[in-house]
This record gives sequence, C-alpha cells and structure tokens, in this order.
Amino acid sequence: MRIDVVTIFPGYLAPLREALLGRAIAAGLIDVRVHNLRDWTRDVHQAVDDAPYGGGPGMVMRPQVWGEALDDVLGDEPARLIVPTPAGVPFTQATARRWKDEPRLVFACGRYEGIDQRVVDEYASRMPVEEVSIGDYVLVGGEVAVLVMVEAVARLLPGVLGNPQSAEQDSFSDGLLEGPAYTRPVVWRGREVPAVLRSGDHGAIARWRRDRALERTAKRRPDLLAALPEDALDQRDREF
Ligand SMILES: N#Cc1c(-c2ccc3ccn(Cc4ccc(CN5CCCCC5)cc4)c3c2)n[nH]c1N
Repeated sequence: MRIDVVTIFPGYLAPLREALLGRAIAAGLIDVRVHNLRDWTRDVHQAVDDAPYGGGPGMVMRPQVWGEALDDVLGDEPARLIVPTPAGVPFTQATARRWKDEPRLVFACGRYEGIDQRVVDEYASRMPVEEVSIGDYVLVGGEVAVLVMVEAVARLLPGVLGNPQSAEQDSFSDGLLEGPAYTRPVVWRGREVPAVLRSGDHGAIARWRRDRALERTAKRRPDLLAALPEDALDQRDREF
C-alpha cells in the first residue's frame, strides 16, 4: 500500500517511522510519503489560509494551494482521498478493514477551521473521497487523526503485525470489546490471576473470556451490543 499525506506540519507525521510501522515501511510493506503543502504556495508568505466567506471564527484553507498540491501528489495513479474533519463520518474498525485492501490512500490534513469545501467537491467528481472523523472531540488539525487511521489500517496489512491472529481477535472484530488480559506473576500485590486462565481447560477459558467481553461491552458500550446481529448472542449471552 502507498500512503501519501499532505500537511503544513510534516514533522507531526514523524511517529509513522517509529517502531512497528517504521519496520513495515523499511520492509517495503508500506510506502509512506509526506508532503508539505507550503511547497505549492507561490507567495513570499506561503499563505495557505484566508478569512471565511460569510464570517465566523478562524480561517479556512484556500482551495488553490490544495488543488495544485493534490493534482501533483495524486498524478494519474488511482487513489482514495481521505479528509479528516470533525464533521466526518465516524472512522471505525470496519473502515480500517475496508481501506486495508486499497492500493493507495491519500490523506489531506487540514488546519485552522478546515479546507474550502470545493476541494472535496472537486476531487469527489473524479475519485473516491471520504470525509471522516476519529471521534466526537475537536482537534487542532488532521495530522493526529491521520496517525490514528494509518496505524489502524497498517496493522491489518499482511506481515506488519508479528502475530496476525491479534488483528483477527481485535476488539470489535466480533462486535464486542475484548475482556481483561493477564500475564505473570500469578499473584501481584495480593491480586491473583483468575484460576480458569491457568486451568488448561480451553473450553472454559473461551467461555470465561466471552463472558468478560459481554460484561464489559454491556457496561461500557451498550450501543455495540444493540448493534449486534440478532443471531450473534445465544440465550446465555443475553444474561449480561
Ligand atoms: N478527524 C478528525 C477530527 C478533527 C479535525 C480534523 C481535521 C481538522 C482540520 C482543522 N481542524 C480544526 C477544526 C476545529 C474546529 C472546527 C469546527 N469549527 C466550528 C466553528 C465553525 C467552523 C468550524 C473545524 C476544524 C481539524 C480537526 N477534530 N476532531 C476530530 N475527530
């Protein structure tokens, strides 16, 4: 997968080259290219923003600079353009799973109060464009959202995770939150690992883990339970 990111703060994307993702890039599993939007400005001040038509707080990013940058970055290679915004469709694990098979993702990181809407409209006329949000809170720009989304997608790519089973048993993969996890020592500060996990009874362990996942999901995310398909829960599951 090729990933392009256009931003006025390229340094914000440096974490992509650390640790697991950094190794995946070095291994050629992912090709990540970060572009500075200001490289496409033509004025001495390298202006990328202007006052909003109709008034309102802050500034809006100008369409001309974005158009020249995206025309160059996109070239003729097919891609999906992703625009993070607080007003976007929620980015979920299902989104990450859908994007993992894309040959190329291009992320447009806005700042200020966002990017002139005509940029989205222009590229949506010729390619898939998605305006997405990573959550119901307001950030200062799109870069952190891109870090989140790139990590969520990249970890699903073959060869990126040391243990591919981990991605298959993700939270949300069966529609539930994952339950608690434990490792050595058996007792820590007087707190003991649940005996069932040390029993070797794989059936009992699987049941216990599902019960804890149901319990946690019912308590923390009842909306996920409500969204499960009718046949996803058996009678016993419904007791939580
Ligand atoms: N993904 C994601 C995000 C973002 C995100 C993503 C991309 C950009 C680009 C710029 N900002 C900052 C910003 C801040 C406030 C507002 C709302 N204003 C209200 C008054 C009228 C004008 C608009 C818009 C833009 C961004 C924030 N925040 N939260 C997420 N989950």
